[in-house]
Amino acid sequence: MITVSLFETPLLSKIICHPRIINETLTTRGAIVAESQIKHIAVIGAGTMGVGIAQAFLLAGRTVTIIDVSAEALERCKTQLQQNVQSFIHHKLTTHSIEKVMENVTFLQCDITDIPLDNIDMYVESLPEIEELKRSLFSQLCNTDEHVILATNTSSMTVSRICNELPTQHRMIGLHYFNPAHIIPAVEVHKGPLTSKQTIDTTLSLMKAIGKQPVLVQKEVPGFIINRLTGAMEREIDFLLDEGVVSPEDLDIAVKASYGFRLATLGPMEAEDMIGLDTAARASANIFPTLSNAHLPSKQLLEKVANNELGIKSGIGWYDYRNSQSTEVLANNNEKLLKQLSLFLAQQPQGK
Ligand SMILES: NC(=O)c1ccc[n+]([C@@H]2O[C@H](COP(=O)([O-])OP(=O)(O)OC[C@H]3O[C@@H](n4cnc5c(N)ncnc54)[C@H](O)[C@@H]3O)[C@@H](O)[C@H]2O)c1
Repeated sequence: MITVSLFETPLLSKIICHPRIINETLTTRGAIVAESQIKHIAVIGAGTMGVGIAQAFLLAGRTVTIIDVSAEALERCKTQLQQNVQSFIHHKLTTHSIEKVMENVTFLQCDITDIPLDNIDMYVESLPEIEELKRSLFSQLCNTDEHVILATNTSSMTVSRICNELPTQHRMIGLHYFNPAHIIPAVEVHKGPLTSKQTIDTTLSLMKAIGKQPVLVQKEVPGFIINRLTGAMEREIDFLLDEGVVSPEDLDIAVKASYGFRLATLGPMEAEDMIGLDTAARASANIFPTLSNAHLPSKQLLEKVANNELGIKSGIGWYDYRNSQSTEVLANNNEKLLKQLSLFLAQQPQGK
């Protein structure tokens, strides 16, 4: 375990000896347990996704250890977590206080080779999308107790690609969150061929218990459901831009004011029922042969990446953000999404 100058800070004092880790989480030994017994979760990777993944568990009263190799990432995560919880309080999306939430979270600086293996009921891996890194972590986690669920937030890889030769495959599951993970309700739950029914059932119940909307992916497929849909749309967007059919700005307006506007209320299947399946079939037959089947991203996109025009994080992408702080832009986006979340939750049938 790495010990650094952070040691003297209040953050590190929590890192060293968190009483809850020691006293409360010697839960169960043996088989996968009920969701209510999953009390202590380790989120590995305190980056873009880790902070939002941790928040939902914390707001549901669970204890979380957030682990990262970078002290800077942990500090950023702590600040972001406080801001995100504050925004939930502001929108009346939680009754927890910031103090209560921060009491239940520990920030631990260590590399994946030093991950604590005891007193944790579930690990949610959110490391960079690098196969070797994820495989290496899950190899270490083979030494955890039999009741521990091992989850990955990979956005593209199947569970069997990450752990095909490990003896823990029955406890391995995919939990694909969406950015910003503290706001977007859905989580795709995907399994490998050897994931046990108990692991799947407990994970689905747990996601519901912490206020997420889990969707079970029935078969292994790279990118699962939503990244395949967005991938198909991205490919067509690339084509429309490269062909000069529409400008990036008008494309956003068209999507937000039509397809996107409808999607939050009516899913594609519900919309097709409204349109009429006969009409949808005729339109598809006309349009499908003309759609892009490109295997590479568009010229415009690749040029932008080569010029370091990466979007909000580099100050410029399809839009120019150089007159604003990236944190301001993201906070502004989150604010709009939180209003949408309040409406979305109000429309959910009771008990969902
Ligand atoms: N960013 C998204 O929009 C998004 C959406 C859904 C899923 N995902 C998936 O979530 C995962 C994480 O993505 P992200 O965008 O949060 O990445 P990120 O780069 O923001 O965060 C990854 C964190 O892992 C830490 N890390 C790297 N190597 C480590 C090591 N050896 N030991 C401990 N910590 C280490 C880094 O310091 C960093 O803080 C990826 O699998 C990604 O595909 C991302």
